[in-house]
Amino acid sequence: MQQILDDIAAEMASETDHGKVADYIPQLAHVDPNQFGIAIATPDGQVYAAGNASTLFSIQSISKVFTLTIGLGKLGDGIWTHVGREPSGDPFNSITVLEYESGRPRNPFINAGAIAVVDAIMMGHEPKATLGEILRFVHFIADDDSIRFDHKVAASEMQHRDRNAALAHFMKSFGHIKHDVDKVLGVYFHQCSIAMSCEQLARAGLFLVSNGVNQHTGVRVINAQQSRRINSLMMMCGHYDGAGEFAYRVGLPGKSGVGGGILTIAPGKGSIAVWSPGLDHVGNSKLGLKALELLVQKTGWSVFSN
Ligand SMILES: NC(=O)CC[C@H](N)C(=O)O
Repeated sequence: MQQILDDIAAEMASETDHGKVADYIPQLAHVDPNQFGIAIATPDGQVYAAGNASTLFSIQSISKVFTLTIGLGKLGDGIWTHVGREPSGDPFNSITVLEYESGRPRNPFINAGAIAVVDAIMMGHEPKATLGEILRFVHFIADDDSIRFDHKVAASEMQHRDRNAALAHFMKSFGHIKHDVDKVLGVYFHQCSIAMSCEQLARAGLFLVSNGVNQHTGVRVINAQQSRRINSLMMMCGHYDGAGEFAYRVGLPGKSGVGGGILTIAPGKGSIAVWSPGLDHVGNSKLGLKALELLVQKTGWSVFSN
């Protein structure tokens, strides 16, 4: 496994087209695009890593997997009154389908859906309480209390919140958001700002590898059915309008973020985190996708083969 990761990191180092770093969040525009990291955590507790796998980056939309997990834990199937579970085929920040579907977001991984999940898990609490809950949850699943919000990134997003604010107000006009919009957005931007390394992120995904249990620590995070369902949603919706391409090239559940990270789950085998800040035209990590495609070729890991 270590050899495979070293080979992939070497191959990525020779790539010249890294894609384009997200600059609509000014704080992310400063990140050096010439970085690549990969880590795999396996159920026996091993972590294999190569490249810049211990460098912290903004997990952005990957956090939507964690808040969905919290939402499923708190509300069970009740979460589906707040958000749907169909792929959108649209960009992550699109508003179009929201109008056709009376303000109910299609799935928890597009921005509108993730904002609705935040509203659902707030349950009348102030942002601070919900943020504490989210961070504690991430500490718990990653087995690492050092993980923090990046307040500069969150503030940068709050300052440039117009598009996400439009989505939230639009949903609120249909009664799908209950709390004050700026409070909900404050929580949403902080969850997106969480800074993690590939190694930490790979560990955090382990519960989705083994039916809701982190086998190494023995801790159950969520029940087996919920774990399977989160993986299905990651497969169908985790890459927005690039989900078909990801399923075609990688064939595993995955969730991307505009910070350039991708968390990918190989059920029963391992939790894989890749990071390279340059994005493709739909906002998914360009080298991250390439690296995962190579990994699947080299390991045969895919939910579509055995
Ligand atoms: N795709 C993403 O990672 C988008 C998340 C980002 N925080 C936003 O709201 O625009």
